Amino acid sequence: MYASHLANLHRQTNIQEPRHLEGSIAKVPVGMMIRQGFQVVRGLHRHGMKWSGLAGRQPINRVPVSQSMGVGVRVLTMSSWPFSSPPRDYSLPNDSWSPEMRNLYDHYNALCEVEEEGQKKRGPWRRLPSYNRTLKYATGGQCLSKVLQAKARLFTRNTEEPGASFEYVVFLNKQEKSCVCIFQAGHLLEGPPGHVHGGAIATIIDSVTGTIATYLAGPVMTANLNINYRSPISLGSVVLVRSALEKTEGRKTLISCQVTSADGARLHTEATGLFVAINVGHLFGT
Ligand SMILES: CCCCCCCCCCCCCCCC(=O)SCCNC(=O)CCNC(=O)[C@H](O)C(C)(C)COP(=O)(O)OP(=O)(O)OC[C@H]1O[C@@H](n2cnc3c(N)ncnc32)[C@H](O)[C@@H]1OP(=O)(O)O
Repeated sequence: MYASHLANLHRQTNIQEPRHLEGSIAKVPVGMMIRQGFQVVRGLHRHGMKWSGLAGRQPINRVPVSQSMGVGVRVLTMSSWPFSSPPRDYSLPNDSWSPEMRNLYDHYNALCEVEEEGQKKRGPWRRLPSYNRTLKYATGGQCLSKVLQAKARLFTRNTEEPGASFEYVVFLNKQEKSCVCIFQAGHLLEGPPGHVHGGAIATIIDSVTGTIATYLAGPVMTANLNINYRSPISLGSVVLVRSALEKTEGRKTLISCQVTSADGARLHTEATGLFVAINVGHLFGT
């Protein structure tokens, strides 16, 4: 129902645009955009839908989930729009990745689920796609940004220059309820000379812990981040950000996190994050 509502929305408003016009609002009257933005959010809210970027671009599929949270939410995954270009997945390798980053990516990629002779062999790891709008996780990367704050970009994906700021890819281990992020810190993230800014480290920790909390509990917001910086991270280096579920308690999900050197020998940062499950309407005052 929600999918057909969105498909109608797109047909009615003709909001499909070539990629280079992404972010443009010229074609859609502002009043209509606001109205439709609220319709989208109300739709999500009313149907108790939970976003699932993990499913990527798959047919619509609703299944009961989140027993751990004790709430009756359903997963919404959405088929790809037939009328737009493929979305950019920011967590795929690009030329700015160092050989070390590429090797680590290849290592975890080799441990991911694969399809052989038509059979899906489920490996414990799964690479998560990454987009430049959080809303795109609801659609497997397709663009809802025409209707809600068109110029907004996910903080960690807000530059088009590969390697300049956050280069990262997250692999999720469903069995262990943990994930590992391979993170290469670009030159725009300088804090102390030659080293990564503490706020940038907090940002990647928030993103990684927030991602696994979202996977486990649906839409959440960070309520508390507790960070201990143990040793500085050199600009341009590659580190591992490992996160795992510590516990869930009602609407609360507690996630632990360690940032280490790529070989695991040096601890850079330790953190915990508390995430509270929200209704999407919480973000829009409904
Ligand atoms: C499918 C997935 C694929 C992956 C797909 C990923 C997509 C995505 C990727 C990007 C990932 C980015 C991740 C960034 C995430 C942000 O950066 S979020 C932005 C920063 N955070 C905020 O702005 C939050 C601001 N705060 C708030 O809105 C509200 O305070 C909150 C957090 C929603 C909680 O408010 P509330 O809903 O009214 O809940 P409230 O009743 O106050 O508290 C509920 C419980 O939590 C406790 N609590 C609340 N706050 C605290 C606190 N600070 N300390 C301790 N306890 C607390 C309360 O004591 C209460 O406990 P109990 O009494 O139930 O035991």
